[in-house]
Amino acid sequence: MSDSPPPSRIVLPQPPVSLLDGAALFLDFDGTLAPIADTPDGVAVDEELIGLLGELRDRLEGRLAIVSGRSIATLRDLGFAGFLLAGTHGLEMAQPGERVEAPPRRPAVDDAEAAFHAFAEGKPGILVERKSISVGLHFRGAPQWGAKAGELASDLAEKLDLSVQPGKMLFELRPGGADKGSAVHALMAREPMAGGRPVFIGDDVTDEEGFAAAAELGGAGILVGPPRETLAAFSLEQVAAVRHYLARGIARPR
Ligand SMILES: O=P(O)(O)OC[C@H]1O[C@H](O[C@H]2O[C@H](CO)[C@@H](O)[C@H](O)[C@H]2O)[C@H](O)[C@@H](O)[C@@H]1O
Repeated sequence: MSDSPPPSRIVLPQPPVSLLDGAALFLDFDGTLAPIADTPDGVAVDEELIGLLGELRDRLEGRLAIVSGRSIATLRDLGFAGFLLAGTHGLEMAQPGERVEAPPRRPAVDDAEAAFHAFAEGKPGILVERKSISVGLHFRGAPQWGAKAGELASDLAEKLDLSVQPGKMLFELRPGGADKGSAVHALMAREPMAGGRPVFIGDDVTDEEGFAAAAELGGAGILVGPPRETLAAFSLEQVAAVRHYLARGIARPR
């Protein structure tokens, strides 16, 4: 039997700021640290956020990681080069300044990308996102194509032996074998995260495995956004509330 609590749809309490004391903090990016934008490229990271996370990481003796569906190359370009990173939903990992541990890009991902481009042809608003070892099909700009995009992703996944990763107005095709939960388990077994109490903050379905892993290891998940079925124990209503919460963690007397 799993140690995880059953999924909850009730309105969750706000996390106490004391949860951050001694935490090993896992932070999702899109929808958690930055508001959702119309396109993947429409997101920027401000200096204030980098400063806030740097201060918190120092206070937590290094126990802070960004765990994102974005590739590590993209996270570094966005400004997170100085942080411990898990990218592509747990398939990639890197310590600051070190090489990325990741499986190679599979030819099947290129085949999926070609099929996504063929689908996007003549459909304004449909966007193909080429990523390091995966590929995304975004329909935020043309939601009427969402169902067809999902069917295409499922068909291609079966044909090409890839996994479908649903997201917010997005279907991604990627190799299986890892998720944000496995990333939490792997990182908790190593320095600098080892020894902390895992706290995972995220907004998306892909963050649920992270919430489950944090709970299994004696910590907790924090859902960002409105109530939904979740394994998180706490919630914060939006990105601004996440930043405020993290800032309170830094301001807390030691
Ligand atoms: O795990 P995350 O850090 O939350 O990353 C998940 C995906 O985020 C990005 O897509 C989402 O955000 C975009 C920008 O706000 C938005 O336009 C899109 O609709 C969302 O699905 C990113 O582009 C993906 O690669 C990530 O997997």
